[in-house]
Amino acid sequence: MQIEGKNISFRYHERMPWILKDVSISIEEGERVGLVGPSGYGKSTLMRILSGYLEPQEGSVRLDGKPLPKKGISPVQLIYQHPEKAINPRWKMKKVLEESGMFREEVMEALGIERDWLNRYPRELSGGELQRFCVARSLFQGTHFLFADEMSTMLDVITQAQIWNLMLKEVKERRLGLLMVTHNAELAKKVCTRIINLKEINHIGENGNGAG
Ligand SMILES: Nc1ncnc2c1ncn2[C@@H]1O[C@H](COP(=O)(O)OP(=O)(O)OP(=O)(O)O)[C@@H](O)[C@H]1O
Repeated sequence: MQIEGKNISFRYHERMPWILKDVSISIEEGERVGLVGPSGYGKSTLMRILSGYLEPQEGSVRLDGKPLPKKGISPVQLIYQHPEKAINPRWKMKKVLEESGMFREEVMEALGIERDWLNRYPRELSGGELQRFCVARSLFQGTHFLFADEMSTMLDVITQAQIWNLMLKEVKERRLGLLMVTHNAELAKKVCTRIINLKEINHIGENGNGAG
C-alpha cells in the first residue's frame, strides 16, 4: 500500500496565511519516515490532513490511488500528544479497546497496561497510562500506516522506550508504514529509514504564496 498527499495547500481560515502550499509527499508500507521542520511550521497539520482529520483546501490524499475510507476504523492511524482528546471520555477503557478489536494480551503486557485500568474512565488515568491505550488501539488488525505526532514527548524515558520498542516491533513485523514527528534527533535516527524536511517540500513564500 501507498499513502500519498498530492499538491496539498492548507490554511486554518481564509483570512489567515497559508501554512502548507503545494506539498506532495508519499510513503510506502514498510517505510519508516521522520518528518522534521521548525516549531509551528505545519508538521502536525500535515499529519492531520494525511490521516483524514482535516480537509485541505487544495490537493488530495490518496491511499493506493483512492480517497481515505470515510467509514469504519481507518487503516491510517494517528497517535498524537494529547491522548485525552483522542479517547471517548464516556467509555471505560475496556470498551475503548474492544471497539478497535485490539485486545491482544501480548500488546497489553508489552505496553504495561494493567488489568485494573480497564475498568476506569479516561479521566481516571494519567497521560502516560492513557497514551499506552492509544498506542494499543492504533495497532489493530486493519492498520497499514501509523502516524506518530510527538506521541512520547510527555512521557518519562522508561515509558517512552517501552512504547517505542513495542511499536517498532509491530511496525517491522507487520511491515506497517510509519510517519513520525519528533524533536528527538536520536530517536529519529534510530527509528527512521528516511527523513523528510517539511521546509524542502513546502512551497510557502514562493511566487507570492506567503501570507494572504
Ligand atoms: N486549530 C488551529 N487554528 C488556527 N491555527 C492553528 C491551529 N492549529 C495550528 N495552528 C497554527 O498553524 C501553524 C502550524 O501548526 P502545527 O501544529 O501544524 O505546527 P508543527 O510544525 O507541528 O509545530 P510544533 O513542532 O511546534 O508542534 C502554527 O502557526 C499554529 O499556530
